[in-house]
Amino acid sequence: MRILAGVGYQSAWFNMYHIFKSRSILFCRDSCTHHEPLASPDKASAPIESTYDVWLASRVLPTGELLVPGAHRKFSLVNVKLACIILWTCAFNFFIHIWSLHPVRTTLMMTLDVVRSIFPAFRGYSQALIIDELQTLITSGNFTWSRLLHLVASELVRRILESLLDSFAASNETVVMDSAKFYVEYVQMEQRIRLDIPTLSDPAVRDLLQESDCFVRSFSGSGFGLLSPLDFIHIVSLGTEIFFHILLIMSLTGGTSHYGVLLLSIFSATLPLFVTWFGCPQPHSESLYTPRETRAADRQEKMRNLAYNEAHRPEIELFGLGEWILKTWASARKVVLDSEQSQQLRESSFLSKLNFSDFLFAMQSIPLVLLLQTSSASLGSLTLYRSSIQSVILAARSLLATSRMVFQGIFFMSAFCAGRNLKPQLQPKEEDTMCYQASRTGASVRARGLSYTYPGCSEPALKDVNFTLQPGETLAIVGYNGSGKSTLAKLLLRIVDHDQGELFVNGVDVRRYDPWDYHQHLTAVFQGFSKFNATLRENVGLGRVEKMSSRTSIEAAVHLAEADSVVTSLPYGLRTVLETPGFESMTYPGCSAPLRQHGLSGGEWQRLSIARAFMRANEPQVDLLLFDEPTSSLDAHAQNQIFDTIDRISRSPITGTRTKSVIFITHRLSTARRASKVAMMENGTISEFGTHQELLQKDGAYAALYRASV
Ligand SMILES: Nc1ncnc2c1ncn2[C@@H]1O[C@H](COP(=O)(O)OP(=O)(O)OP(=O)(O)O)[C@@H](O)[C@H]1O
Repeated sequence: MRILAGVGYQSAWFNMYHIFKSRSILFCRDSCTHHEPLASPDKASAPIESTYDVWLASRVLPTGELLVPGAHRKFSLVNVKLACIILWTCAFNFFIHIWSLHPVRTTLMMTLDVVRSIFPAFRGYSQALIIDELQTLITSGNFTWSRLLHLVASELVRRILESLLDSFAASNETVVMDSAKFYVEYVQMEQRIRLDIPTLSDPAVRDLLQESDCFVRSFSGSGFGLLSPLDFIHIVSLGTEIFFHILLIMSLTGGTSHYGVLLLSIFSATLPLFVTWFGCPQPHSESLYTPRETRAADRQEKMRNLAYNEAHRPEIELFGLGEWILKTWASARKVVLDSEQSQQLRESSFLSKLNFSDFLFAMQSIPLVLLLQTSSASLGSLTLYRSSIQSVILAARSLLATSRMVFQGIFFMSAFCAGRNLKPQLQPKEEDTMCYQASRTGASVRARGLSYTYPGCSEPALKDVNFTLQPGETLAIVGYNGSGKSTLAKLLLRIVDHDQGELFVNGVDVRRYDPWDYHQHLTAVFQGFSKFNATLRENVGLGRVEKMSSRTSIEAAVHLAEADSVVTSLPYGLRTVLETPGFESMTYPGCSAPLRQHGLSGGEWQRLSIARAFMRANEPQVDLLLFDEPTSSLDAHAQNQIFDTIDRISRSPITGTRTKSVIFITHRLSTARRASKVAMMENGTISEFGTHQELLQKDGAYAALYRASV
């Protein structure tokens, strides 16, 4: 391991590294365009090749534990080396990209930052000149007001020019920072939208995205106390400021006769830095985030949410959860407060409490006294010396703090850059991708030995599922609770990917379809469908965004779902904003809360979810309709109406022949009779498959369930 050997981590590192590598996270090496899985665990000599690898390495503690997302990296040699790799592999590209957003302004910003850092030294020099001039005027006995006024006026002009430059620099910086902020937020948002459920449910990906979020938030000044990532420029300007002050000090104390004075000055100026460095523990050390404290912080937040979220209020009252919430919150809060307290105690160590300032102040006076002995020392030069020493101390402190923050920011930046190379797991390789060819007679589905285990579970939710659906057929999936019906629906809809077996739709392995393309050819209602805190029109129109502005399309979908009465009963019709439980709609300052809010019953919401699916069900390219318990909240009459509509939609209006295949999951076995085929599910597999009559004659599990339900 080329770099690993360099960074010198122990075997624990290797263990963690391979645990992660063995996960089938689809990451792209930083330079490639397709996804390619990380090396398998047996490739023990795999070098750190990607930004992701470096990010991962920075999270692994020598004990083998992982830092919690957002925790600060220790300032160690290993991490410095990793930071250098990040700077080399991604930071440079990142800054080039930011620079290219506003090349002129960004160059100007950097130049002005450096130029402005010379000002303090220049200011001190100019003031020293005034003092010297004043001293000469007074001691020579030739005092004239005009000379003094001239000096003061020139100082005033200098200050005005400096302020003008400062305000121009600030407004220029705002433009640069705003565009950088927009860029990183956009990338982050795009990344979230692009990634699919299997990728997002991976714990490593979740941690990566969380640290990437920290990086993005730091652009708005809220990245856990981080300064903006562009503060690396600040480091340069602080360095320049220190350099010019030191130049001034050297000019005042230079020469062989003042050699000792110069050394003493440097020593007295740098001592406070060492005191700060060794005396105060670094803030945000990773010890703050022990697993116990993290769990407590998490529990504390959950309890707070329970207490504040209106959606939970009825059950909190009904089950008398108030006291339990308070007690759980209090115990978790105490753990968090204790941890903060011990952190503060560590920070207020003996050394940091020793008040060195007076001592250092006295030390800085020694070179001053020595300077006074020389004949060349003027009042101005002494004042300049004093202010320069103070400025060096302040700038060096600021440099230290900024460097620490930038150091942490580098690791968060690596998460951001690695996140950009994340590839959705369901996305096929470009060379394997097949275009979905919609069938005019409905989709055919063939499943062979399908198995699926949810991430983190030991037992498969689906095992060895086999069935075939011919074009235009209707399949009813029935079975006991937890038997895997919805999981099978998710597999068919390509929301998740099967672990074993094969799934062919229209004769093509579904893994070869681009999920986006595949989804264009089907429509569905989920068991836990979404209730959007939006207008009724939007709630329905989201089923086909292109037609959201078409009132006719929305009304047609609403009509198909038998939801016309829902619309007419609402005070603002389609424009009524639908209230969703527990959703606090965001209002910006100056805007009042939406007035057109209105709640709906469970059945009414369900009709809208069906209407949403119907927005695209009629489209000719859609050849598969999938409904997961679409009528569970509807009365028997409405249920029959909806199933009649589904049947109508799946046929050609002219010939009456079937043009779409339909799969529906139901607990109401009376509706299963309508289907061409019935799949009875038990313990994650299809135990019986056939027509309603065939299964009744078989007198097995389906027949028993049917008899129980009617
Ligand atoms: N997100 C998840 N993570 C882990 N396990 C899950 C998840 N969702 C479902 N399961 C488990 O998978 C199994 C199948 O669940 P599924 O939702 O497919 O059942 P179902 O037949 O649709 O049930 P129901 O009739 O109650 O809707 C269950 O044992 C369930 O606990």
